[in-house]
Amino acid sequence: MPSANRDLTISEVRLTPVLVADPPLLNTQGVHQPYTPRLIVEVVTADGITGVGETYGDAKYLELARPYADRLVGRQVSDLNGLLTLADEVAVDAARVENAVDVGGLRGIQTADKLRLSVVSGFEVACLDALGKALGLPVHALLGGKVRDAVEYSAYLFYKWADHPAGVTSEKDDWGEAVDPAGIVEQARRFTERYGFTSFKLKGGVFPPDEEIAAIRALAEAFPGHPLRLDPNGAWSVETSLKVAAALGDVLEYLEDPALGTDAMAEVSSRTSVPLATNMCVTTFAEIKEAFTRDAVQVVLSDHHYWGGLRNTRELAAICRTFGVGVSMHSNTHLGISLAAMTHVASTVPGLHHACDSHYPWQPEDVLTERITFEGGTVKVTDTPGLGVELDREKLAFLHQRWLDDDGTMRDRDDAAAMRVADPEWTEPAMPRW
Ligand SMILES: O=C([O-])C(=O)C[C@H](O)[C@@H](O)C(=O)[O-]
Ligand SMILES: [Mg+2]
Repeated sequence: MPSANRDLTISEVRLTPVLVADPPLLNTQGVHQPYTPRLIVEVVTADGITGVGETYGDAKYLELARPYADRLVGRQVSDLNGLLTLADEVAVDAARVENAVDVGGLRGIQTADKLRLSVVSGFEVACLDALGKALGLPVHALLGGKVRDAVEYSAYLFYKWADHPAGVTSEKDDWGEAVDPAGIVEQARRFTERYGFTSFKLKGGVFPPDEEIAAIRALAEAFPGHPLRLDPNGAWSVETSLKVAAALGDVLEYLEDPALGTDAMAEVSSRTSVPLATNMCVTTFAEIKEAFTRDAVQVVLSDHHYWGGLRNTRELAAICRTFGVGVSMHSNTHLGISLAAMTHVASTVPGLHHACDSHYPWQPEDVLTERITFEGGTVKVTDTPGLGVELDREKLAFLHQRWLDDDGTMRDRDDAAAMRVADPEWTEPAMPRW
């Protein structure tokens, strides 16, 4: 029973890296590996309450998460602001951050601060889960309360192969191949049948722009009036971006990161009326001022993982609101713990005008006793204390064993390396690609 006399002291922190099956989804850097790393965080209080969180599981995050976890023992799960100050005390290996674009995750420049925030987010979610369970309150209540009962997600469409390259250990998925407009429309139909999604995002930057324009046109014809987005992860020049904007302006809800960086985005933005969204040029608080004052973006896709947690996500949303910039959500490969966290925070953000992205439908594996379901393209906001999810220890152990058994090739996400298995000549494309 929740009680005001609970001992909220953290007595133990458990970190469990896992490898999760991932289909051969294509993006401008390459293709997803058969397995992707995630880190499951468990924070246990002196009273035996366990809170769970999830974040990136690559080695550079594990290296920070381990010393960080050691320092958490003895602190209070309610000390959420302290999580951020504590992170500053954990040294980041300079070799891990080159101020270059984090190509694997396709989420902008990699900095020491962002690495730290990406680690903190998993712990913040675990602390909120534990605190909510102790107080008998859902996480959304700890964030000030939900302003909607369900959160809308979009169908995240990918060009994909039917299978990972021959000879590679992988799990078979049931989505089939999608490498042309007909394949993308078919994939979108299955997304609507299975989950009821009504808006669609296509991951672009894979084929020459004319082919991707044709795919969006085919979607517009198959799903008239439905919101559509195209995201080439900065693979186009300013001129190509403008050409695509002109060709698709009548059907696009927004263009996402057509060109790389604030300069290029500001120029595209000044020459088209198609709204621009980003999860690549505004990825830290420090990047906001320039991008907003130059009107480089009209929608920011937040992501609690690299913005430093659910409370920072709300701060970002407040800044966006102040500047009249829309807000929605970006997603990398994730499991149900993160989907629950995303849904709680999204339920508290006023004026969330765009459906959020989620990779969850691409992940048949999870560490929860019950998968989170989409109905009518939405996830219902739970009022169960904490996140409202339960860890399945057997599934967690199975996915952890896969991580232990791996020889190291899958423990770090590398889409270009995965592409080289099929095409040994492949190198990370120079940007802009078209
Ligand atoms: O820009 C985006 O929306 C992403 O980078 C989302 C994902 O990372 C996606 O591109 C992927 O995993 O291939
Ligand atoms: Mg994007």
